[in-house]
Amino acid sequence: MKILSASHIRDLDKYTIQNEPISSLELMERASLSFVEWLINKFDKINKTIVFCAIGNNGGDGLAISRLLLEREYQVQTFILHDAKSNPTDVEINLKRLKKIILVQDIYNETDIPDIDSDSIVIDAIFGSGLSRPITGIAAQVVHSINQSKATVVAVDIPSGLYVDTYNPNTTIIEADFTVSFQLPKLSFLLPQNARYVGEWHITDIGLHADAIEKARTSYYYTDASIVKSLVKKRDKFSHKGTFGHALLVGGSYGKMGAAILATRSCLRSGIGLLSIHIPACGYEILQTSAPEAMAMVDKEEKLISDIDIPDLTKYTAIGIGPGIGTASQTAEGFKRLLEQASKPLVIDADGLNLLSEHKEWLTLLPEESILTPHPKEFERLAGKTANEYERLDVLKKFCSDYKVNVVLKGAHTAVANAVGDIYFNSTGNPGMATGGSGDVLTGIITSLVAQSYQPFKAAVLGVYFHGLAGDKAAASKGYTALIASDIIDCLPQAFIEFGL
Ligand SMILES: NC(=O)C1=CN([C@@H]2O[C@H](COP(=O)(O)OP(=O)(O)OC[C@H]3O[C@@H](n4cnc5c(N)ncnc54)[C@H](OP(=O)(O)O)[C@@H]3O)[C@@H](O)[C@H]2O)[C@H](O)CC1
Ligand SMILES: [K+]
Repeated sequence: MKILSASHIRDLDKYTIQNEPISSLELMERASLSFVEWLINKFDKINKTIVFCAIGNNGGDGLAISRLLLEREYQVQTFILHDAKSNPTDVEINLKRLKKIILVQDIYNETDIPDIDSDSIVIDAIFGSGLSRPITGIAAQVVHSINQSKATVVAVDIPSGLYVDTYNPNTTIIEADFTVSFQLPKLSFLLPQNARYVGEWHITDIGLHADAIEKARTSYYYTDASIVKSLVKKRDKFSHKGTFGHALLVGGSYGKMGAAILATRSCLRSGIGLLSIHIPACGYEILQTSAPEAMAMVDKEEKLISDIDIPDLTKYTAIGIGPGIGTASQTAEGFKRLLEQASKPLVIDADGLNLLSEHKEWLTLLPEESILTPHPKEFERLAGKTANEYERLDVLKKFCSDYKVNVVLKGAHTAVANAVGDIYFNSTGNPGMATGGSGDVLTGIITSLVAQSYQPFKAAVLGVYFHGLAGDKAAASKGYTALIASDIIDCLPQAFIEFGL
């Protein structure tokens, strides 16, 4: 799915009305109906709904939602906040329609704000994607009352006060439990700093013009199943193990062989043709017993990786390095030599990233299109601190463009960025995956996909998606608390099977 800016959404709205047999009023009705269907489906029992509207189209949705709920015999109280401007026509029409059924109560000042019972559902239809400045005055007081109440809050399209795609310096924002958004996810939903405002979010399809969505230019995407389907390559019956590449993984040190093993096992489970592993000598038996499908090459050092003196690097179709290697000076030397010698993109994780942040001058040695997989702290060490997560996206784009690399910035919606400024936010995964070794599993998957000649950025997008999907399948049987990294590997087959792979 594409993620569009507020102005693109407005254009899309206009284009749909001009090019489809639908009026703006009908579109408002369709959006409102999709919201009501979601709400009724979600809550078995609805005691009372309190709908707060302003006079933009988001408020118009709120008025139509009120009517649709009343028609379904739910108990509804609707409040409207006025300001000096006259209402848009569709809002005016919906207000008239609603006033025929119930008394719509005006809010002009603080005494007009109702008490909000804890067992009610508040529907936030104050401001939507048309928010143009921070919320102040009486609207801010209403937002505070809603936030202070114990009621369940469901936002229409976007929590009032939150911008679609830019940073909110002001914090007068609805803290919704749920957000039901129309057609496309909004950039703000994907940034952890907004989680407390957005709550659990859902998208409903309101039939905005498909061609216009297709043509809309954006650098932000939400990696869903349809994107994944368009990127994956199926195996044909004449393929042989040579078709699926030969990967090299460099990992492990004394006490951290587990990281190398996890990357090895996930690489094997992700379709690799052949896999060689370079490990410290102490890891030889561990590797041969836990992953007999892989070929082991040992370092001259017993407990760590030093030389990475690997003959004929060119025969490997992808190289992954980092899991469990530590940051000893001999390892750093070996890592640097690998950077100098490698001509194909590398996949770099964990201690590989720490070595890069300790030696930033090595960043220019990275082969083009390499993939770095930092979590936010590691990225900060590599690229510097940022004031907020919107600024971090800009820094992420610049970093990728400066060094011509791909970065997988790990998080709840992992962001995969490339050198031309595209960012794909992932849709799979869960909090149970925040566990030791999860990152090593991801390194193995991505290395495997690069080795199978997926273009590195696509390999990263797909790798992140399948890693999350396998994690979701693992969580379905193990739960979040008990989930460990090996469970993710065990569920990779199911994740690939789901896409016919
Ligand atoms: N996506 C779609 O195709 C559809 C969306 N729908 C709904 O429409 C809203 C967007 O509606 P819009 O009218 O553009 O915007 P809002 O309802 O968010 O409100 C804009 C009005 O509020 C004024 N405004 C903006 N910020 C503030 C503020 N901080 N304080 C007071 N007033 C504010 C703004 O005035 P300006 O001065 O900026 O002009 C507008 O008057 C979308 O979110 C959906 O809910 C359709 O119903 C279906 C199709
Ligand atoms: K809203």
